[in-house]
Amino acid sequence: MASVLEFDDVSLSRDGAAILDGIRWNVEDTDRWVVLGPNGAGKTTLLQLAAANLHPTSGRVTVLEEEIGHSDLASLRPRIGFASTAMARRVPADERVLDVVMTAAHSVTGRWNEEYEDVDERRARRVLREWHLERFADRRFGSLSDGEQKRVQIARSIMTDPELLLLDEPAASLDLGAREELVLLLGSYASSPDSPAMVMVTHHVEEIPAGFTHALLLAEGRVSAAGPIDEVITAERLTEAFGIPLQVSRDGDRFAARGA
Ligand SMILES: Nc1ncnc2c1ncn2[C@@H]1O[C@H](COP(=O)(O)OP(=O)(O)OP(=O)(O)O)[C@@H](O)[C@H]1O
Repeated sequence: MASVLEFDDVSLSRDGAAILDGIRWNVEDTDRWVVLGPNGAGKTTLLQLAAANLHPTSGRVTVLEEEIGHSDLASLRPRIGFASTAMARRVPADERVLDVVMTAAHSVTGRWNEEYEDVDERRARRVLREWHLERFADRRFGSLSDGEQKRVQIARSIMTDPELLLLDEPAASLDLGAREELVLLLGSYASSPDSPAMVMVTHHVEEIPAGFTHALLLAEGRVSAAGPIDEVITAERLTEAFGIPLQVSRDGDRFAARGA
């Protein structure tokens, strides 16, 4: 096992207020982590640090054995896949779906004058097929449903064959059918030993796919609990992190939570 992500006493402040405070967290290459916590707990900020898009105010963040602030980000970025709504907003609505995925090879959104090789197109088409998107290859990104767009974002994020995959609320705003399709696809991807280490932020335990191995609960910028998923996704831990009494159940690989 190799370490892909290491947070060593990491804090991040804005305008004098601590958004993240004293985070210690390690992700190994075979891990699939889910990050949960109340609104404003700092989940997206944590993911932005893991993506090397932010620097900590204090402490050390090491991504794929490169310490942020002491390494060449241009060579690190293609090794990290990142799917988020913020990234999707940068994609031009009239961009062809095949190009949305293929442009990841050059870390750009919006095809311009970059040179693409046959191998890039073949890989983009394969990734689209794996995420049940091949019939949309020539459609405009803006014409897809929310669920289809979410799958395109993930397809794009794995186009470069990353060593670390970061997903920020991939199932947010999806209807039940689209959510289940995505959670099942993510479950089979997460269960494959060939897939990269994964970190997924979500608001709902129902969205945790099969194959996820660890969970981190954030509350007010601090780690409330972190470790193997069975030890963390419990009524006691979630009640503490969310500040209201909760019940948790598990059916096979899937979790559910409700007020107690
Ligand atoms: N640039 C900034 N300047 C000031 N405060 C910020 C900045 N970025 C984030 N924050 C604050 O930091 C806190 C954590 O934000 P973050 O988006 O990381 O939380 P989150 O857990 O992802 O929230 P949500 O679940 O609502 O998406 C919030 O209170 C937010 O308002």
